[in-house]
Amino acid sequence: MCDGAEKNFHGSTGARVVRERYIASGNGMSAKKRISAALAYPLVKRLIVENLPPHIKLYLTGLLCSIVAAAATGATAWIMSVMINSIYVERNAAAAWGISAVIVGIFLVKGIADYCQTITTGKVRRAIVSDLQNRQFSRMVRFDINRFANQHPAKFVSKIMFNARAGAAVILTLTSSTVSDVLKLIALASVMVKQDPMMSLISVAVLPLLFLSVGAITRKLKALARGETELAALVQSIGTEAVEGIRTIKSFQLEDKAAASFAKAVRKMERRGIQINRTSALMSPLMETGGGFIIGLFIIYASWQTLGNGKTPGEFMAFITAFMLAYEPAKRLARVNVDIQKQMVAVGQMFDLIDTPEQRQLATAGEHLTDVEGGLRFEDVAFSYEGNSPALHGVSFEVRPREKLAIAGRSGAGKTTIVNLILRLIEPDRGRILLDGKDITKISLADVRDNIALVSQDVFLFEGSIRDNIRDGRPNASDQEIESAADLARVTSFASSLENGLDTLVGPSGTNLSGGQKQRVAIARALLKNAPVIVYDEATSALDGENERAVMEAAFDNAFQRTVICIAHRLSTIKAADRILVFDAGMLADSGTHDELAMRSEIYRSIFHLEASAPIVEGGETLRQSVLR
Ligand SMILES: Nc1ncnc2c1ncn2[C@@H]1O[C@H](COP(=O)(O)OP(=O)(O)OP(=O)(O)O)[C@@H](O)[C@H]1O
Repeated sequence: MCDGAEKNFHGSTGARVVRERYIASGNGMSAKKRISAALAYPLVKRLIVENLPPHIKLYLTGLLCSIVAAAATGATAWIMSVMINSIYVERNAAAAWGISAVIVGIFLVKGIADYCQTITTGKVRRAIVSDLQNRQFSRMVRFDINRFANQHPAKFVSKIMFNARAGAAVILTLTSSTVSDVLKLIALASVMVKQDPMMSLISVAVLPLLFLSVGAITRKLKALARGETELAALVQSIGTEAVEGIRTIKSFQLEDKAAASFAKAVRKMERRGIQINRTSALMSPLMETGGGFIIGLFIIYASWQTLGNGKTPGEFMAFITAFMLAYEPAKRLARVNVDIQKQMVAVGQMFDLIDTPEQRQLATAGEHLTDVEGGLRFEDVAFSYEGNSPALHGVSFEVRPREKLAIAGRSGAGKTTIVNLILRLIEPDRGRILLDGKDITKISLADVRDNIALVSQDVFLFEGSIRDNIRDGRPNASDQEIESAADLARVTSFASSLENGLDTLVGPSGTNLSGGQKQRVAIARALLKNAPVIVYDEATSALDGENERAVMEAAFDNAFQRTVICIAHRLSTIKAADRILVFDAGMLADSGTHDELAMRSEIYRSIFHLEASAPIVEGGETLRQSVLR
């Protein structure tokens, strides 16, 4: 994705609009709608069906361990009746040895089964989290660029991480912890029913009352959880913003302001966390009271049965042990819905993200180009960013193949918008753009981008060496071709003084290089691409005069067989172009050579502070400009 274009999309409402349009089109449902739809059953089903099968072997191993652990739990309760009746009722001391050995065996089996189950579930969870993170990320980088509007990049990444963890939690809660708890309950219920069917029935009858009261808590939690992901993403984006802008923060002494806005977001998050915690904690008193009520009831009933109706103390003990052991899994099961609902909000957002149509789908559709000459034509092109007044009002111009064209204009005149349109990062509201006479909307997106190389003002470099970054322009280029591009872009002149030359690591986002050095690497990358059209969008703004002249002379040299479009604010950069287009407030105000424009265009003169009557020196600068330079 090109950074230069990206910068222009922050601050618009495009993403929301795209998303709303998408939802309106019926292709996707909003997170809110998804969640409320029948307890999100279709969403849960999709989550499991799409993500569990690749890890089915591991999952089934875990399930087997759960079955063993559940059987061992049931056996723990059952052995109580044998122990009490044999040792204490029948007073058979010798039985103690055998029973102790069995108890050790049961606990050993249960321990091993629990261990294996934890290990396998952990592996499945990690694998699903990674899958979901990768799926979301690989979709995100293919989004239409408008989808990034109004969003801090860190927010996207934070949401991706959060959503993936939530998705894995839902899958494993339902298919692993819940299944394991249900298995344990079945084993324990069998012991209870065997010892006392009547009392078992009473215990089960109380449970629905508990589930009903839990329902109210679930609804409240769902509402609270909705804002939690947003707040987490906000904290992340404020933090990242501060790190990115640390030099500005320090130079303006804004540390307190930055810390205060971070603290405010963290505080909000803390409050939301406390609310969620408090609501979710309400479960405990409800469950404890319910459990105590059943045990109290059972003690009265059991004493009556044991003392009057010939029940053995062993049966009483086994029942109460089974009941106590069943209490924890039952409590967890009662709150499954609560836990799931908290996560489903994030899962809904994750599917919204995954379902967003990717612009890449357009990549293969459309005509394919061969032997592109690099001629471009704008025919009455108009474009407005969402909710804003038009950035371009019906612009028409032509760039001949191999022409060296410069675009000048005041800030906000629409220059970068033209670049975004050429690269099809945005589509015109009206009019057409033709590449070699073909409407670019009819050409496959991949072919359009293959034939246009962009160097933007805000350079983006990947962590890696200078050579790796240049190679991104054409991955199959030879080392020699990389070195020639590096020479042309004046990379060699600084890389040769570095210990590792072109193999020097640039650091995260190129932080080990200066702004001008990064721009030179980006220019080399674009040159290596060998595209018939090369666009420089403020690409030399950070270069010193000497390097800039060298780079632009090479670009504007007629021997350089490419169409060059160069946007610049510096007169020294554009004056050597064959032709200069002057833009003003989204309209093409004039076009011509530097000398012609300096003579006749008021706007052109005002952009470069040229004096109307000043004599023009060689190369088209005023005498004053020439002296100042
Ligand atoms: N993402 C966006 N959302 C809304 N309006 C935008 C967006 N990007 C640009 N604009 C508006 O569109 C107009 C043209 O912007 P553009 O970036 O094309 O200007 P420019 O000539 O390249 O400016 P500069 O020289 O400062 O880079 C401006 O009025 C700007 O405010």
